[in-house]
Amino acid sequence: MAPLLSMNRISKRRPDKAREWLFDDITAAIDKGERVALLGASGTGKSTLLRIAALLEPIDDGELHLEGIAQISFKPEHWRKKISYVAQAPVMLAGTVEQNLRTASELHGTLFDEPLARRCMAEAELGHLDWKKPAAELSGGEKQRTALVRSLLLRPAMLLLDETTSSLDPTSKEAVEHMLNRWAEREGTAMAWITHDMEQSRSVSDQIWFMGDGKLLERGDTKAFFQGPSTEQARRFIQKPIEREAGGNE
Ligand SMILES: Nc1ncnc2c1ncn2[C@@H]1O[C@H](COP(=O)(O)OP(=O)(O)OP(=O)(O)O)[C@@H](O)[C@H]1O
Repeated sequence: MAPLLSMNRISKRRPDKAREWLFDDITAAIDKGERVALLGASGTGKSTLLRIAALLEPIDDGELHLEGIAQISFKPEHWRKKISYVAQAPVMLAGTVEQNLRTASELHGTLFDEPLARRCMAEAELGHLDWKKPAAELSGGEKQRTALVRSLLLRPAMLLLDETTSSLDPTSKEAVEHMLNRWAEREGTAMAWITHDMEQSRSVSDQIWFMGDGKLLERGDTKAFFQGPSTEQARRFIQKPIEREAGGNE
């Protein structure tokens, strides 16, 4: 059976210096239900790669396939119902929390599953939130979790999570990790997380993808990666949390 998402020899030029490659020749695939943590230093192109996978940025070379079907055969909105990108800076739609949560069912033309929405909000530690509140008035962390629940309600086959817990306190962060692990188990949703938090990457992934030097340098089992990465770049990366944090993340 074809993988859920395949990336075949994907290359992208730097948005700021078009003559240089940000990365090139990236080939990787993710199967239904697989959980990947995407690691790499700041500026290596992790967000760009996930945005490409959600058709939010064009590629300069290579091909994407969804369940074996070439990307060119899809309308972007159909692709994005299957592969949903949750941005680091949450985008709230105009209106109330409830209107934001209802977006998925309105897009699909299906009934709003309110019990599921309430359960997800409670699991994300947002059970107390007044759904009549304008979404613009939520805190950064509340927006991040509401945007995440809104994406879950789309029931995508794959979620692309771009530093999804970066504005959260440790308790909420753990709640979101548990919620997403349970969701992946229950729904068979594939997930790719960008994170700068090594503990998080261990607890939310079965596989690590490590980017550096314009390449996908490593791709393999999470435990094996942390026990002994095969490249010097990855070895240095996991040994230097202080420098990584100084890069301005989490
Ligand atoms: N719209 C843009 N205009 C100009 N440069 C951009 C744009 N988007 C990305 N870049 C540049 O491309 C490079 C890769 O950015 P990207 O956000 O994909 O990296 P990243 O690995 O996700 O970084 P971080 O870990 O800091 O979030 C960076 O040097 C960034 O400045």
